[in-house]
Amino acid sequence: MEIPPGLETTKRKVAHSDEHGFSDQVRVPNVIVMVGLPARGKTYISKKLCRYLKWTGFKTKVFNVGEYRRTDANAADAIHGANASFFSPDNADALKVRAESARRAMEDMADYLNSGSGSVAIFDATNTTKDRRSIIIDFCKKKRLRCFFIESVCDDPAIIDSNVTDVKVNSPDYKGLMTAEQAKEDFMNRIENYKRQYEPLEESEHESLSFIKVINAGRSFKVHQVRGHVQSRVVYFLMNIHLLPRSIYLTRHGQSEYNAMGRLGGDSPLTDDGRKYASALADFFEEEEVPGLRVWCSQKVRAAQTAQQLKPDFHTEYWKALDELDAGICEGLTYEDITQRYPKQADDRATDKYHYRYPSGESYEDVVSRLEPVIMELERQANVLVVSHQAVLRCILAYFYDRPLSELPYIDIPLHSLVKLTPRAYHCDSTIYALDLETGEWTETSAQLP
Ligand SMILES: O=c1[nH]cnc2c1c(-c1ccc(Cl)cc1)cn2-c1ccccc1
Repeated sequence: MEIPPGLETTKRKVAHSDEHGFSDQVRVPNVIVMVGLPARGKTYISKKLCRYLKWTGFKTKVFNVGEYRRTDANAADAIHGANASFFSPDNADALKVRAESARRAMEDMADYLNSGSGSVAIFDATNTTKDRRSIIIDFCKKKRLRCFFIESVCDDPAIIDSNVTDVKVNSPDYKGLMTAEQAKEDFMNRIENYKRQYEPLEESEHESLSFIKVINAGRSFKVHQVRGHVQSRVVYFLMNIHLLPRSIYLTRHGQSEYNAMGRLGGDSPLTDDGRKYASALADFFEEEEVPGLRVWCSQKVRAAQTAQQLKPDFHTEYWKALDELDAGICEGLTYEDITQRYPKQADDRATDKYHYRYPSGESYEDVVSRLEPVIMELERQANVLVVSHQAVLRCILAYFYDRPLSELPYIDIPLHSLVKLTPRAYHCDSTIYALDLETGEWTETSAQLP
């Protein structure tokens, strides 16, 4: 059966325009340049920003100069690559190795952007001198790349200490070479070496400087000459993230009548088994005692019936953005119906499940777009339980797990299971609680997903 005209799936190229209305039909590649002393969260920002930009559809890659240096230093002299004296401004040999590592990283970054495979590169290094930054600005001008600086300024000892403890002590620079205490002391000496030559970003240092200064992990900001779509998204993201420890719980609704019949979508109520799950979920959160837990639920009956079993009156919000992917003309059908009635649709979907859009319905890419405000609000919040649907949770998990978008539609989320995510510095701890409906027992499996 042919699809009625105008209902075929289409892929439109949308031109973005910057704040002055200049539409950059041909998107100018962006370089995001980190600035800051060691232990100011530059790699934390780089990785988190890279994950967010990739999830929203920008091909993004981090170029970490430390990783380049470690390969060069291994060639030169492994010991030098590790300890504080390597970073002394008086160590001429080391300065050469460090400058060479930065140059190779910059060349690779330009290749990545100019080869068309990438649209954003994040240059993760200290870049603490005006000289170093003017080299980068000139390099970007020569390569026709837009340049945006993110400087992390932090003088809060508690935040710096948590950084050194969480990530520096386990750094490859120290692995197996010294104890945690020695590593911490050495790292504090490395910071002193950098302080001797640190020149904070200044508006006057270059006429076309665009930057954001993040002060004390986002307690305050200074923003200067933001240009274009990507830079404004970056500023917006940095103003919404925080370091406070918390957990995000994700669950699908309990089994619905349509689930039991193998039918797609719809708005059917829970089955008895679905109600059993909802009641077990309520018991779980009575025992778990999560401080200040907020519940976000879709506006589908099966999800609302699941959330409404939660005993104490949690603060529950209903988001349309959390509704299941709309299967359009396939709503209410079984997969067998679809292969029989719309064989071409079934093939198209199997070929590219992320971009495939149901006629009169949505694609996974459409669901990611409507979930962006949910992700941003999740970044702002503390403990949240999300009661939603398979396709939606695949999109949310792909964000926290940093999964490629092509793999997103295949992330496994069984019914009657609860995922607990605890974001860490560079990864996400996750625990999956699966309910056995017969025994009422939860079985717990933990994983540290990249
Ligand atoms: O400003 C810092 N100074 C020292 N450390 C820091 C930060 C930030 C941070 C920076 C900017 C923003 Cl918008 C949010 C957090 C994160 N971290 C961090 C802490 C522990 C482990 C890994 C990273």
